[in-house]
Amino acid sequence: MPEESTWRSVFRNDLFKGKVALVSGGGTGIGKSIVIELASLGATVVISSRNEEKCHKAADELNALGFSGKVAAGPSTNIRKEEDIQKLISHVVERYGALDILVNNAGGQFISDSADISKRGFQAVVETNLQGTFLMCREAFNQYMRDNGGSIVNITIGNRNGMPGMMHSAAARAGVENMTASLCVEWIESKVRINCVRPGIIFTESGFENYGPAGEYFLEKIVPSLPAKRLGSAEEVSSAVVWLLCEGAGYVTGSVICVDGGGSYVALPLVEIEDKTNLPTYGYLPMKAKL
Ligand SMILES: CCCCCCCCC/C=C/C(=O)SCCNC(=O)CCNC(=O)[C@H](O)C(C)(C)COP(=O)(O)OP(=O)(O)OC[C@H]1O[C@@H](n2cnc3c(N)ncnc32)[C@H](O)[C@@H]1OP(=O)(O)O
Ligand SMILES: NC(=O)C1=CN([C@@H]2O[C@H](COP(=O)(O)OP(=O)(O)OC[C@H]3O[C@@H](n4cnc5c(N)ncnc54)[C@H](OP(=O)(O)O)[C@@H]3O)[C@@H](O)[C@H]2O)C=CC1
Repeated sequence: MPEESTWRSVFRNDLFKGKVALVSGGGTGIGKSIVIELASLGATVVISSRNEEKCHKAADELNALGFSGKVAAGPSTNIRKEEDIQKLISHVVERYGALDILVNNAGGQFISDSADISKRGFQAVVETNLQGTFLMCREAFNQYMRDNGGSIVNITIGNRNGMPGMMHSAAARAGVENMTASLCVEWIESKVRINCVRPGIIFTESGFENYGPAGEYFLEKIVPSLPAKRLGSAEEVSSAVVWLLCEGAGYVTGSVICVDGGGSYVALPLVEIEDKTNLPTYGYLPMKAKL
C-alpha cells in the first residue's frame, strides 16, 4: 500500500480541470455523453457539428444542469469541408487558449447493400469518417498539439468481422484505426497520445432515428445474438473515452478499445443469407447436403 501522502486515485472530480476539449458531434448521443463526462470532471468543452442550433441547444441544456459555462457550441462545422475544420480549430485555440483534448465522434453512414452504393455515396461516407477524422487530427496537431501535447480519441465502429450492410463505414473506420497506429508514433515526440474506441451497437435516439425499419431489424434480430444480450449505452462508451483521455492512460497510445458486449467475437446476422447451398464444392469425398 503506498504512503497516504502520495496516494491519489486517477478517478477524481478535477481530473480535467483547466483542460480545453473539443468533441465533434457533441450535441447528441454518444458525443453528448462524452461532453457530460468531460465537463463533470472539470474540462471546458466545445461541441460542434453541421447543425449549430442543435449544439447551442445541447450546450444550454447542459449548462443549465449545472455545468454553468463549461460547455460551449462552436461554429457550424461540416467535417467533410477542410476550411470548416480549420476555422473550428482556430476558433477553439483563439477563444479558449488551448486544445488539450480532441474527440472525433462525428460520423455516420447509411445502410445499403454494397452493390448499390454509388461512387458519390461511398465518397460521402469516406470523406465524413476517414478524411474528416484525419483533417481534425491534423489541424489540432498543427495549430496546437505539436507544441503543447494533447490527447485524441477517435470513435470508430464494430468492424472486426467487416460489416455487411455498412461496408463503406466499416472500411473507413478501419482506415481511422490504422491511421491512429501511424499517428501515435509520428506524434509521440510532441507528447500526443491518440487512441480509438470502437463501439458495438449502442442505443442512441439520434443514431437510431436515421435508420427507421433497419434500426428495428438491428434491435430484433441482432440483439439476441450479442453475447451481452442487450444494446450498449452511450455512458458505457463515454467512460472508456474519458479513461483513454486521462493521465492514468499515459502509457496507452495507438490502441483500440472495444465497447461491444463481446459482439466482436461472434458472427452477427447483419444480413439475411438464404438457406441454400450456393457455393460450389471442390473435393473428392461425397458430402452430406447439410454439412
Ligand atoms: C459488435 C459488432 C457490431 C456491428 C454492428 C454495428 C452497428 C453500428 C450502428 C451504427 C450506428 C451509427 O453510426 S449511429 C450514427 C448515425 N448518424 C448518422 O449516420 C448521421 C450522419 N450521416 C450522414 O450524414 C450520411 O449518412 C452521409 C452519407 C455520411 C452524408 O449524407 P449526405 O446526405 O450529407 O450526403 P450527400 O453528399 O448529400 O450525398 C452523397 C451521396 O450519398 C448517398 N446517400 C446519402 N444518404 C443515403 C441514403 N440514406 N441511402 C442511400 N444513399 C445515400 C447518395 O449516393 C448521395 O448521392 P446522390 O444520390 O447523388 O445525392
Ligand atoms: N450508435 C451506435 O450503435 C454506434 C455509433 N457509432 C458512431 O459513434 C458516433 C456517434 O454516433 P451516435 O451518437 O450513435 O449518433 P448521432 O447521430 O447522435 O451522432 C452523430 C453526430 O455526428 C454529427 N455529424 C455527422 N456528420 C457530420 C459531418 N459531416 N460534420 C460534422 N458533424 C457531423 C451529427 O451532427 P449533425 O447532424 O448536426 O452534423 C451528430 O451529432 C458516430 O460516429 C457513429 O457512427 C459507432 C458504432 C455504433
